[in-house]
Amino acid sequence: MGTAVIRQVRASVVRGGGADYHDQSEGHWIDDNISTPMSKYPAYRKSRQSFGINVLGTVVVEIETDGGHYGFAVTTGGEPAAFIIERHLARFLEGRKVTDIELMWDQMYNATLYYGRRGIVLNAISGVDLALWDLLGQVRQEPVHAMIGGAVRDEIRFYATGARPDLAKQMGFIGGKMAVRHGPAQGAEGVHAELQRLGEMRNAVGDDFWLMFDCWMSLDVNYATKLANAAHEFGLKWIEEALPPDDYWGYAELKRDVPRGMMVTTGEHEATRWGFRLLMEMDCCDLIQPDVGWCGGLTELLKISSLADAHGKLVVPHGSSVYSYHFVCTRQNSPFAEFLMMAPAADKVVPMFTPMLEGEPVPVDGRLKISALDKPGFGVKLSQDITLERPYTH
Ligand SMILES: C[C@H](O)[C@H](O)CC(=O)C(=O)O
Ligand SMILES: [Mg+2]
Repeated sequence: MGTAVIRQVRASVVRGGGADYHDQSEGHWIDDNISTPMSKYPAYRKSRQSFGINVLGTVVVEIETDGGHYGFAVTTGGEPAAFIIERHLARFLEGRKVTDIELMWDQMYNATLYYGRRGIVLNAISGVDLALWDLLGQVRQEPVHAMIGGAVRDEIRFYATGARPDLAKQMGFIGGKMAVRHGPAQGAEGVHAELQRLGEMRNAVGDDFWLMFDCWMSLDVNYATKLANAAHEFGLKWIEEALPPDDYWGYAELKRDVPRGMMVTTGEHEATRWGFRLLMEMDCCDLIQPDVGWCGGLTELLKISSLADAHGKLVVPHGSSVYSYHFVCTRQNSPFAEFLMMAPAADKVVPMFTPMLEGEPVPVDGRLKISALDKPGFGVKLSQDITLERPYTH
């Protein structure tokens, strides 16, 4: 095992399906009627596809060793990420031992600092990092969770993100998170409409089921503070990503002004230990939500998570299916996980990365037994039904 050496790195793109920033069919709840930073422009209000949420699509990273072992991962980033991986990052992997993950991460990050630090470059680094962990698991014949400390509980409990918390409750989830549909452009009427929907959901699910709002970076401090305070009456558990990710000052103000007991959450568009350090040192939130496919991969998420632990913050990663599950089950400060309802009407459980992965586990009755993750690497295969295109080679 110690001698397994990386022979080749490949980056491909695939269209259709995937999670929230990939290609979904028309009328999917995850694209339509969601408040976004573009909602102030009426022409871009109806659907997130109108301003190009799916423009990047998926990138698939595949890594092979000279001994025939194979690891892979999928994330967002499409063709630009494929270019960065093939033409820039691959050089830091090929010829290296599969165990040199920390060194490879450091070289990828430092070599791209002059144009990277966040966004697509970090998506690309994350995809490579996840593929490296999958590969190491294949070489060692061990699940990723076992390589990062082992599970601290027997099962993962999930809340669901989707348009139908009422149905999520029937499906056994512990809570439901809805995307808000209105923002500052709709003023008081917007707040009123959100409260009405929240109130209806509260009536449908009863007092004990968690309800949360996801604002996808679309509010301002004033609107978010009003919404959070008014929503307290309906037991809103948290207000998520209320502000643009660069507004650390706004988050700190919001956190000071929400009702006691309501959490402020954010971080799915933040990256690296340095970005999260800022969120924590400025006391911007109670719970952070890094996406392991965007924040720098699992190698970086482990560092972010330790930092969060020392600051008394919970870490509940954004989406990301198996890439999150292998992490969540190993951390005391990650007591539950998110499940993104990728069925167009959020009315049934379908694998989050449909149709990319084979063997992608899903919660049953809102839970996933850790034994479902006891397979080498991340425990999934690339589906035979998708068409990979490799736009660049090196
Ligand atoms: C539904 C949200 O706008 C987004 O696509 C998903 C998200 O932010 C989350 O799951 O959290
Ligand atoms: Mg979110």
